[in-house]
This record gives sequence, structure tokens and C-alpha cells, in this order.
Amino acid sequence: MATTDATTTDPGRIDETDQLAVPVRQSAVQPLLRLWPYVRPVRARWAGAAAVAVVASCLGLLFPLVLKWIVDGPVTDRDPGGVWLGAGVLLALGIVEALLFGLRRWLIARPLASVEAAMRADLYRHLQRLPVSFHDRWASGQLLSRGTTDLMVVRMFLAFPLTFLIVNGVTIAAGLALLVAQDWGLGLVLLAPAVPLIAVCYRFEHGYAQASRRAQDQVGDLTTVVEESVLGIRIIKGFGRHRSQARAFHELSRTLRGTELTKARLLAGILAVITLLPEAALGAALVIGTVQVADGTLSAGTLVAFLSTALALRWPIESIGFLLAMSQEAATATRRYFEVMDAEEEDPRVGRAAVEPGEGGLRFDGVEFRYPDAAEDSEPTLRRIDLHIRSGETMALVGATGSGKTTLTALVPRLYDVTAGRITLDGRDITSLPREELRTLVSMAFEEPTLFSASVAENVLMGAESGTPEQVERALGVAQADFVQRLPHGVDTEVGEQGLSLSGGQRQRLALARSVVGAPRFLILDDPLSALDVHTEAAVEAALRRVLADSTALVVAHRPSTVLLADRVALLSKGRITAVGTHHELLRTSAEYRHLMSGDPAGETREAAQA
Ligand SMILES: Nc1ncnc2c1ncn2[C@@H]1O[C@H](COP(=O)(O)OP(=O)(O)OP(=O)(O)O)[C@@H](O)[C@H]1O
Repeated sequence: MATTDATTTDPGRIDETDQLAVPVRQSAVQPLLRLWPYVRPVRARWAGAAAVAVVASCLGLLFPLVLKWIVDGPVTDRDPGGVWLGAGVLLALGIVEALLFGLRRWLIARPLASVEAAMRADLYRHLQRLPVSFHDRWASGQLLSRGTTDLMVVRMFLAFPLTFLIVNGVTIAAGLALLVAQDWGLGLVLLAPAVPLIAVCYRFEHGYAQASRRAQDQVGDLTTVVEESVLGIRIIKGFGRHRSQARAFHELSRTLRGTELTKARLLAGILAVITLLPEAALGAALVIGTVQVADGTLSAGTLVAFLSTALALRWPIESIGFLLAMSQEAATATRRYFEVMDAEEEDPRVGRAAVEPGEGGLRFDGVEFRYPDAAEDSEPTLRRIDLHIRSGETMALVGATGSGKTTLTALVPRLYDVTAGRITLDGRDITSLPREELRTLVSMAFEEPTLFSASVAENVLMGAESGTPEQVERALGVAQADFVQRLPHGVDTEVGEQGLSLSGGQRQRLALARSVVGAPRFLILDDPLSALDVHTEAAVEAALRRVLADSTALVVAHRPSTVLLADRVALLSKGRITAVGTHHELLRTSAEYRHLMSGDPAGETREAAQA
């Protein structure tokens, strides 16, 4: 597969534009046909609008016939009344043509807006259902540009180029038939450029498809940079990186500008050929026709009609260049849209429900995990994990940075699927549970708390859709989020990106409240207290202890105070569980644990030497 030369913005992340191929030659028709399910519901209105446009455009071809009648009739006969009548007919034709084009616009505008809305809704729904591993790989700007600019290009294509390729095609065919009927010799002279024109269009289509793909991918990269700059504005300002960020942006916009200029050059080339060849043929026809009129073998009216028909065909022929260009852009946009839509959603299948009595709690059996985008020959992130967290028990997960703690917690709600082994909740394999049920059973709080642009209550209730205000109050109490009462509108205060800015600790407490609001059977907390001061942490821990008494919990912990919440501790070392026991047992038996809890640098070295 060939690759595009789109610039990637984040070297740590695989950019889809590097993986996606611009085929050596791919017809624009194939991807555009995939739009049919969306166009189907509006097909009658679209076809009606196209038919109206065909009639309006063909009406334009009647002008030369009226002219011929005026020249050969009233003008030759010196009859002013006839000339006025002819002019009246021309005016009426013009008005009808304008009205018909207006009607076309009215017919098409609303249905096409609904096609775009339906496609965008499907894309959004699909993005929500794609696995986390998909989002790990795709730069957000690439997804944003598909949902915005690409869909706009598709709507424009349905409104304009698609209709006018048909309309102009019919008009050109009808016009050429008229020309040949009026004088077949002159008609053939005008037809002569058709063959080279078709060859040029064919070549243009391929070159333009590649440039347009590159440009649209580069728009995605640019969107990513803008998005990252907005989200990371504090870091950019804090580190005085605005110049280097601006350089990166300018670099990308320069690349995009280059690609746009390539497109413009290609378009200018084809427009020049499309204009030049027919003009040359028209010039030849004019000379031959004038000689024929002088010889008396052709009437002046026929020559006027012939030339005005040819001139009426100028716009339909000249427009083919940019109509093809717009169609190519729409084909690229459609391909980009379906690249996301074709990505497989989370496997909704539910396996056989195996309930093994006596196996309560959360159990990892021979679990192994490797990230989908990890190198084939790399070590798995997690290996041979056997761990049993008994029903109602709280297990702390301790390990050095990068040992795989977050990864292990992400396996329980199936943000990623294990590559080997299995995880059971009260004896039921998590792959046998419908995802909705699994995510009701398991609740999570992440180290990096994300709040949405909604009220405090709505943010908390994301953890329990049908939760009551009392439950929200209780959850906020557990998370010691009493600061909420001091917010301008209490629990109804808008927070998140478009709302009030909260501190890191405040956001963490709301995320914690979200995880406990539904009193989940299983609770997974990924270092949820890291941003709290010691007093708040102690208060949250006291309240959490009461909540945790009813839940089976796995808590990632870095500090002894968090570990003390737990009944037992599991030590994760380079992707393997190397010790399980109470805090005091592990302090006695594991030097690595001692080191992690106390910062004793000698302990780990000693243990490594013993191993
Ligand atoms: N999406 C991903 N794709 C590939 N590798 C990943 C991905 N996320 C994490 N990793 C790798 O997996 C390993 C374990 O990461 P993980 O986040 O689970 O560690 P952790 O123990 O939670 O670390 P910390 O205490 O710093 O949060 C790391 O080497 C990390 O680089």
C-alpha cells in the first residue's frame, strides 16, 4: 500500500494518515455509491430537483432557435413587431429559467441538510461505540475533520456537482444534437475536441484524487494541532512554547498551502485545456460557417443560431473541470468518512454465562495483555496475572510507574480485552456479560478526572443514570466535595470546558463522587486521591471506607495512606503480580514494596540482587 506524505503532529502517536493508502487508481464512483443509503430517503426530492435543473438548462438552448427565427424572419423582413415578439419570448424564457433554478434550490436545500445531519449523527454514534484502542490510534483532529469539513464537502457534492454533472451532460448532448441537426459538418468540427478532452479528464481525475486526499488529511493534522494548542494552552504559556507551537502550525499550514496550490495548478491545467480546445473548434466553425454564408450555402440565421448554441454550451463544458474536481474531493471525503465507519465497533457478542458457585468477587485467571498497537515481538504489558479479590474485599494495587496498574484496571470494564486468560465477576466471565450490565456492575474513577460541559449533578449522575438528588448528595458527601455548596448554583453549576474552572482536587472529588453514586458492586479506582491535600484525603478515605465495605474494590495506590484503605495489597512488578498480602506483611517480606512505600532505594537493589 502506498502512503500519503501527510505530516504527523504527534510523533508518539500513530497517525492514521500514515497508514491509509491512496490507491494507485481508484474510481470516484465507488466510494460515492456508498452514500446511497443516506440519499435514499431524499431520492424523490433530489431527482425532482435534478429534473427541474435539466429542464431549466435545456430551456437555455431554445434561445438560439428564437434568435434564428428573429434573424431569418422579422430582421430579414424588416418587421419591428416580429422583433418585439421575439424579444418578449426571449424575456419569458429567461424568467422561466430563473424561476426553475430557484425551485431547484428550494427543493434540494432541506433534504440535503438532513442527509448531512444523519451522516454526522451516525459518525458520532459509531465513535462512541468504537473500542478505546481505536481512539488510542487516531488523532482527534482527524476525527473532527471527518465530522465537519468532509461532511460539508459531501453535502455540497450532492447539492451541486452531482446534479450539474447530470444537467450539463444532458445539456451538452442535447446541444450537440441540435448543432449536428442544424449543420452536421460544422457540428462535427465542434465535436472534434471531445476525444482529447475525455483523455485529459481521465488523467486529471487521478492526479487530483491524490492531491485532494493529501489536502484533506493535512486539514485533519492541522485541526489536531489547533485542538492540542487550545487544550494545552497553560503548558504552552507556562513553558513559553508559543513560538515553537506557532512554528509547528505554520509548517503544517505551509504544507497544506503547497498541496492546495498543487490542486489549483491541476485545476488550472484542465480548465485551460477544457476552455482552449472548444474555443479553437468554435473559431474553426466560425470561419467555415462565414465562408458558407458568403457562398450562400448557409443562411445567416442558421449561422447565428449555430454559434449561439455553441456559446450556450460554453458554461456546461467549461464547468466540467471544477465539477470533476469537486466530485473527486467528495469521493475522498466519503472514503475518509467510511474509513472510520468501517472500523469495527466493540464486540457486542455475549459468551456463555458461566456461573461457578463459590467464586464470588473479582478474579483474574492467567490474564495476559498486549496493547493492540504494540510490536509483535514485544513483551506483553501484563503476564500470567492470577489474582482473587474476594467479595466485599478492597485490594490495593501497588507498583512502580509503568508496571501496568492502569492497564490492569482498564481490563475489568473491558476498555480493552484480555489477550489470554479471563476475568470473572462473582463467577461470571466478563465476556459473557452484556457491556451495559458489566458497566453497571463496575464503576471507575480515573487518575485524570474528566468533567463534561454540564452541571455538577449531571456530571455525577453519569455514574448512575437513574440516580436521585439524594444519591448525588450522598456521593458528594463520600467524596468530601462540600465545595459544591459554595459554587454559584450549587449542584446545578455548570462545570467542564464551557463552565466554571475547578481545581485538580475538586475535579478528582467530583470524579470520585461519579464512581460511587450508583453504589456499584465492583469499584475500580485508579489513584483517585492523588491531587488531594492530606486532610481532605483522610476525610475522603474515612467516607470511602464506609462505601468500600459494600463493594468489591481494586484501588491503585501510590501512597501508604491510600493503601491503608485496603484489606490486602497486590504488588505489580513489570507486568506480573509478584506478591499479595496485607500492607504489614508486604512491608516485612518485600523489599520492592518497602521501597515503593518509603522511597528506600536500597531495598529494591537488594531484592533485585537476591532475584
Ligand atoms: N494505549 C497504549 N498503547 C500501548 N502501550 C501503552 C498504552 N498505554 C500504556 N501503555 C504502556 O503500557 C505500560 C503500562 O502502562 P500503565 O499506564 O498501565 O502503567 P502504570 O503502572 O499505571 O503507570 P503509572 O503509575 O505511571 O500510572 C507502559 O509501558 C506504557 O507505556
